[in-house]
Order: sequence, then structure tokens, then C-alpha cells
Amino acid sequence: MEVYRDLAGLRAALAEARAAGREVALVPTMGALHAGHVALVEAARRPGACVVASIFVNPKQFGANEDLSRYPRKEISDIAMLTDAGCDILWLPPVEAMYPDGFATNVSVTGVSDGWDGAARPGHFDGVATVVAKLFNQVRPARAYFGEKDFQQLAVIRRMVTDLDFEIEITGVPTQREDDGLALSSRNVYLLPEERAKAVALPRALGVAARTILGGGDTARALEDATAALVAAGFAVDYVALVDAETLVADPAPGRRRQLLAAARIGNTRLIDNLAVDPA
Ligand SMILES: Nc1ncnc2c1ncn2[C@@H]1O[C@H](COP(=O)(O)OP(=O)(O)OP(=O)(O)O)[C@@H](O)[C@H]1O
Ligand SMILES: CC(C)(CO)[C@@H](O)C(=O)[O-]
Ligand code: BAL
Repeated sequence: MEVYRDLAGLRAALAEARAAGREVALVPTMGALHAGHVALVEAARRPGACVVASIFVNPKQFGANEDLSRYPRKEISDIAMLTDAGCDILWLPPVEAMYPDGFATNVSVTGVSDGWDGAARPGHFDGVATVVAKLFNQVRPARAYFGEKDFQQLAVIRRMVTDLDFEIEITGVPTQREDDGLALSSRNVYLLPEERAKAVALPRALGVAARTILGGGDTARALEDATAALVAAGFAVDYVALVDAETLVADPAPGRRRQLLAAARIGNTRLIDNLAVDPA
């Protein structure tokens, strides 16, 4: 795997790959990689493809009181993991290259960014959309891969790609989970052992609610029960909601695909998860 920290070097390598007829696929990440990220790289790999992963802990998507300074950074093991996964190029831009003095542009995707994590983390999705637009312009991939674990983020990026005419095929990769159901996440390392044991309440609560709602049970009651189960396990709940899987509006209209979304905090760790209600 080749590693680039300057845009000119990256662009020269990509020009060479394209000249050789290779299709460029991008996997954007913030590093501290786990099997969820590997699943994205594996989905991106195709014969003749040039798979680019990026690692950039994007300051613009962290709020003032969030975990930017303690976000896990594991460059050496990340490089080993990406090499083993068959990634071709790693793009590791320094902050000054992404946001040089005078940087003044903001990409804001209204509507789909507004609720849920957008409301809990003001400015977060502007930061995500801005950096992903930059990564798209830097790498100019034909395809890009994002995890369904960050369900609202995926919806925001799909909207941005449509609205701004990026010629990029976006693929959402199913959430990879621990054996007990907890979604893999770089932030899981923050969990103390007793919090880790209780964290399984999050996927369990969503599973119970999805079965109830699919079975025709009362939605409001199912969401209340999920919230109560999380509180009983020691979580402070930001939201548990049933939304339209495309627009993310609450109370989806009949016939629309429904998704459960949740965010909750245990100790100093904020976890998110989601689950489709309707069979694919
Ligand atoms: N468990 C997972 N399954 C599938 N994709 C995932 C999973 N976890 C993260 N991803 C995806 O990997 C990409 C990079 O995510 P990121 O580097 O922020 O990792 P993360 O584990 O989501 O970290 P965080 O703890 O900050 O949420 C995103 O598209 C994200 O949705
Ligand atoms: C998409 C992303 C790499 C943008 O910084 C980040 O939000 C993430 O890792 O999910
Ligand atoms: N995986 C989403 C990135 C974030 O929480 O900032």
C-alpha cells in the first residue's frame, strides 16, 4: 500500500492508476480502524480497482465540548490493517492541508441533517459534508463506501451527491457487530468493562422495538419501552426514533421503508445505532 500525505503526490498516483484503466474507489475514515472499516475496504475491492482509504480526524465535525482531543489515533496498526485488507492507497492529509489559513467554505445539507444527530451535535453534518466534498474532489472516485452504522451520515452524503452532481456511486455497507450485537465503533474503546457489558442494551432495545413495530404493535409504546430499557441499563438517551429511511423524517408515511435510530450516552461514551424495521 502506498501512503500519501501531500495532495500533489496523491493526485499523481491516482492519475497513474486511471491511465492504467483502474477505477478509483474511496473509503473515508477517521482511523482507529476495526472490522467495520475492513468491511468497507472489502466491499470497495473489485478486479482492477484502485482502493483509496483516507484517515482524517476532521476537526470541523466535532463540537467544542466533544472528544476531538482524545479521539483514538492508531496510525501504525491502521496501516497494517489496511495493507492486510488489500487497500492500494492511504490518504493521510495533515489538518493544514485540508483547512489552510483562509479556508472559508461550508457545505450544508439542509433537511436530512437537521434532526437526530444533527440536533444533538449542532454543526456536525456541515463538518462531515464539507470534508467529504473535499475528499471527493481530491480523490475523484467513481465509487465511495460508507457504513450504515452512521445511518444519518449516509443519508446526508447521498443527498449531497445528488444535489451537487457528484458522479460518484455511493454504497452503504451493513453494520458490522460484536458477537453480542454491539455495533463496532472506534469509540467503543472508551467504554469501561461494566459499561461495555451494559452497552448491549442498545442493539437489544432496537431489536425488540423493530419486532414490535413490524408485528403491528403501537410505535409510540415501542419507542418508550426501548428508551426505558436503555435508561434501566444506565444510558442517558439522546433519542430513539422511527424514521423514514430516506428522508429521516419521523412518523414515516405508510409504504415507506422504516428505520429505527438511537443515540445514547453511557459514562463518557456516546453510542449510536440503527435498525431496519421492514425486511429488505
Ligand atoms: N460497525 C460498522 N460497520 C460498518 N461500517 C462502519 C462501522 N463503524 C464505522 N463504520 C463506517 O466506517 C466509516 C468511517 O467511520 P469512523 O472512522 O468514524 O469509525 P467509527 O467506528 O464510526 O467511529 P466513531 O466511533 O467515531 O463513530 C464510516 O462510513 C462509518 O459508517
Ligand atoms: C465520513 C467521515 C470520514 C468524514 O469525516 C466520518 O464522518 C466518519 O468516519 O464516519
Ligand atoms: N462515525 C461518525 C464520525 C463522528 O462521530 O464524528
